[in-house]
Amino acid sequence: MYGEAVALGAGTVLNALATGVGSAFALDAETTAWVELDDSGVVEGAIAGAPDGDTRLIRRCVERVVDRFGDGHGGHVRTESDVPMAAGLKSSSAAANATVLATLSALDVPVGDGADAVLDREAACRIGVAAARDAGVTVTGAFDDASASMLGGVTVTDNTADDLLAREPVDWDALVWTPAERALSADADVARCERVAPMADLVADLALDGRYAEAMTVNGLAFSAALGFPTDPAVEAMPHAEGVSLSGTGPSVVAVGDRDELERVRDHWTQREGDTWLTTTRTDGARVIE
Ligand SMILES: Nc1ncnc2c1ncn2[C@@H]1O[C@H](COP(=O)(O)OP(=O)(O)O)[C@@H](O)[C@H]1O
Ligand SMILES: O=C(O)C1=C[C@@H](OP(=O)(O)O)[C@@H](O)[C@H](O)C1
Repeated sequence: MYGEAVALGAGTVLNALATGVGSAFALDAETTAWVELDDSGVVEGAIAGAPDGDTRLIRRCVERVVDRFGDGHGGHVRTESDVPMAAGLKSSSAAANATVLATLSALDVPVGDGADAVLDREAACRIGVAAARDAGVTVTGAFDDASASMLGGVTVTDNTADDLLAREPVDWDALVWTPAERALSADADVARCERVAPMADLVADLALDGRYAEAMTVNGLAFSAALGFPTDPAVEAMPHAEGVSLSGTGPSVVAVGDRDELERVRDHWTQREGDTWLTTTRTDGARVIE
């Protein structure tokens, strides 16, 4: 009983830590999960390149799928990822979505919009969100990030009700800067984020109006200030990018817009320590590998 699936990392339009409403867009950065189920009743996990990595999330994803669709199975889950962990680029959502889809595949449960499908990808995504809450790796459940990773494009969600408010395909080039430091979402200063709630409401209005790029720039200024991250990378990008923001609870910064213009931003950002890379948005989302 074997399954394999891929899900995507994402960047932030609106951080949900202020009001519970959030927005994110899928990036071309993939996490793959391999799941092998057996009759042991115990789930073990491993993360490629991180022998001491916290596997609670992916083990809990397997357990939740097995509880609903399996028969007391245990087994083994392993992930391998292009998405740096705890850098604001939604590694947890990508790992959860890939693991949920791989486990469903191992149990031969069809997912999607087809006539034989038992659940659609949005429902599969909610299983990963529940597992993230169980594992304590999230503040709001992060349905914003999880839905972007699972469905592709940009999504706007209300994480207090796991409600999908909007979803649109977006076709942008994106520039990502990831410094070496790491910031676990679960350790974020939520009270500081709540202080910028009026700005978060404005960002939500802009996003629901389809003005995603401007929305993310306002988000970046507000949440960089709230969480104590520098705004210099955003100010360097603003003359060239359509939008730029601190992603999630940081420390990564993502700019979107025209490739030629983003290459000019790259000239600034590569002078900083850390990794800077050009990528694109993705509209296809997560998938099972048959
Ligand atoms: N590739 C992965 N495989 C398994 N678990 C992962 C993976 N990536 C992230 N996680 C889980 O998610 C946690 C990080 O979540 P979080 O702080 O929200 O970072 P991010 O913003 O990248 O989602 C990790 O401590 C780990 O529990
Ligand atoms: O844990 C959470 O509830 C969230 C964490 C943040 O993302 P990161 O995990 O990328 O820091 C934030 O952007 C998101 O809207 C909600």
